[in-house]
Amino acid sequence: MTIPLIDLTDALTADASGREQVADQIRVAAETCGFFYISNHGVPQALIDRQFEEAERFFKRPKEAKQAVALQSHGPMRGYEAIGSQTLDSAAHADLKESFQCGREYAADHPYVLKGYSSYGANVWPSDIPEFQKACECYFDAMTRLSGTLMQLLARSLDLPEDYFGRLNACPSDTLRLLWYPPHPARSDARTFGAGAHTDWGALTILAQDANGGLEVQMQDGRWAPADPIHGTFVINLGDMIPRLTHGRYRSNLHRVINKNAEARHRQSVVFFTDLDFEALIEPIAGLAAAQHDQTDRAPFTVGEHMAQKVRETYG
Ligand SMILES: O=C(O)CCC(=O)C(=O)O
Ligand SMILES: [Fe+2]
Repeated sequence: MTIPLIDLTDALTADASGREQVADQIRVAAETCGFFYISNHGVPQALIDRQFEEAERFFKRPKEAKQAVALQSHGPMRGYEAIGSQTLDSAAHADLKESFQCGREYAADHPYVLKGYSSYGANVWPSDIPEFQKACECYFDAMTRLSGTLMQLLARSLDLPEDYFGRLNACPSDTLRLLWYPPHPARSDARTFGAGAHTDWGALTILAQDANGGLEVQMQDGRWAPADPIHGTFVINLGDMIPRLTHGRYRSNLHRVINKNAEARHRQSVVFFTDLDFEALIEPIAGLAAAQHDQTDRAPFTVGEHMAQKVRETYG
């Protein structure tokens, strides 16, 4: 079993039967490995290239310039994080990655901002490179649209109305994360990772990666399979909300990153998380039959509760 590649052409241009066929492929991927590539997704390559160029320019800046927009320990999780800030796998060393996060702008008096929810608030931008902000905003808008399409197809794949997930996303917490991985150190052990093994916390992730490779996905048989870069595609994976919503039918798989680039280059990726509304209640969707081996049993919880727990676990 390898990670499937799904061509979105018929979902974007064809009639209902075209969308149905794409949704069928998503169902198979979601029930088996929880990961798939998408091609012909409608996002211009130039827009993706520009995002990568601007991110690289940002990460190559001096430490002080990056620290000037550092993520604060209180308030929304927006801004720059240095290497070692997060430990995605508690059994491993801290992650060898730098990151920059931004998201939808929420005003200071928005109820979710006042409640201190981690994904809601104002962005922090480096003031002297406006092109960086512009690229992130354009990319964020394109991802918001693509994510909307994918969530519709995901609903259709479960025989639900296409707008089903809208009811869980009245106040979106979408986050864009730019990642910059140093070369894998020569002196390392089996617990050294760019990003330690983890499942994503939300609903659906859209990942663009450079040509280096290094992302690995744990398949059903426990084997780690490389999610090698395929030019012009995104890697899509399902996060923790989905197994619970689908009674264990759809999977949220473990994955990890090791930058083993032979020429000791940095590895770059750009990740868009669709994490849903922090006050949405997550419980099995009424009328959906449980999977035979549903291991997701858990009292209903809100998106925000799950996120807060994950932030505590991985930031120590
Ligand atoms: O950089 C990658 O390829 C994966 C990053 C990732 O898994 C994450 O940020 O959740
Ligand atoms: Fe991830």
